[in-house]
Amino acid sequence: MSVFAAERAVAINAVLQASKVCQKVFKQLVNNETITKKDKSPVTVADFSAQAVVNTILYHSFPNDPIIGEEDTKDLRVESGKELRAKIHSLTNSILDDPLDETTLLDAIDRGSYPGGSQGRMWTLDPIDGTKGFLRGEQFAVCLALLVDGKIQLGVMGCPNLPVDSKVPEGEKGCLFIAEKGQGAFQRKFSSTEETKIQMANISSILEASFCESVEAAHSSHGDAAKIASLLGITKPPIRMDSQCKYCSVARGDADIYLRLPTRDDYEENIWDHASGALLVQEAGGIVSDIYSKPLDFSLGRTLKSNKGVVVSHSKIYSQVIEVVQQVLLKK
Ligand SMILES: Nc1ncnc2c1ncn2[C@@H]1O[C@H](COP(=O)(O)O)[C@@H](O)[C@H]1OP(=O)(O)O
Ligand SMILES: [Mg+2]
Ligand SMILES: [Mg+2]
Ligand SMILES: [Mg+2]
Repeated sequence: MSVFAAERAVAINAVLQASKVCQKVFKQLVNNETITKKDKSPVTVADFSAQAVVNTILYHSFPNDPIIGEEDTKDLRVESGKELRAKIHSLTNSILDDPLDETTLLDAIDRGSYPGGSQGRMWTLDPIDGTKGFLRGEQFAVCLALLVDGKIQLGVMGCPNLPVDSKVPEGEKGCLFIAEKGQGAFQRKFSSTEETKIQMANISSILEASFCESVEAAHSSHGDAAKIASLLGITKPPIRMDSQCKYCSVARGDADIYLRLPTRDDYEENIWDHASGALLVQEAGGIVSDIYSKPLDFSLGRTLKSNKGVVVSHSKIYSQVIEVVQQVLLKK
């Protein structure tokens, strides 16, 4: 029985509303609505607005729950952010039932500043995971997860550009993925409330496996992945896509392995880039670890500071995969 039925329903609504924001913006997006953050990553009016929408909906139902969200309003509160701020304001109010004034809007975004940790309830949000994919009109995801005492209990992801059926890539798009710990993994279309249980593919041999990885070679080493695939005898070409849609694809059996292989020593993965996806895959029969085969530790703050990279596979082939990952990465 669901322990977090109320949270599940609120999270689904929040992710669907935020997905609507993103779809609306994409239709109107022009280049000057992208700003570059200190870490050189892009952020758009949609990232801010989606965070405002989710944080406002969460606050309405769970006012005491802290949120670890990716975005903050530093660049919006200054004079040069005035125009962007106004666009975010009108966009957010076009989605929410009750309009917010500008100060309340900025404060709603900044409710995502929680430092995280090992104690208590908290949500983690990536309002747009895969902003580069979003800007290209490719894959991106709105990702929300609930953590209790550092463990993921609930994950909801909205993937507006993901085909409902991967075998029909030009067919209907827009999928919602839902996982609650111990309750399985589910998919539904944006256009329906009917949920379907999903499972990883039951492959009989690793030779049949396919793997997915980032589009951006700066986020995951394509070269190391190719070496690993070749040593495992995998012949299918990698499936490249942005965002946690990779976790969703693996969870529903479109691919069998997801490799995220470090490209630099100093990068710490953010918890919002993995929390909902990791739970989804685990609930669909997969194993998620880092390259040292350590479980991802979400209890240490805003980043996975004790982990390096991510390795995801069906539990049946995990030991083979991690052995070769370590052979390639650790014995260089
Ligand atoms: N060097 C890096 N290694 C791994 N992930 C990164 C790196 N730089 C940025 N990212 C993050 O990867 C995520 C997208 O991953 P993917 O390639 O799977 O779509 C983004 O959330 C992005 O963070 P940010 O949101 O700060 O840009
Ligand atoms: Mg970003
Ligand atoms: Mg992200
Ligand atoms: Mg993001």
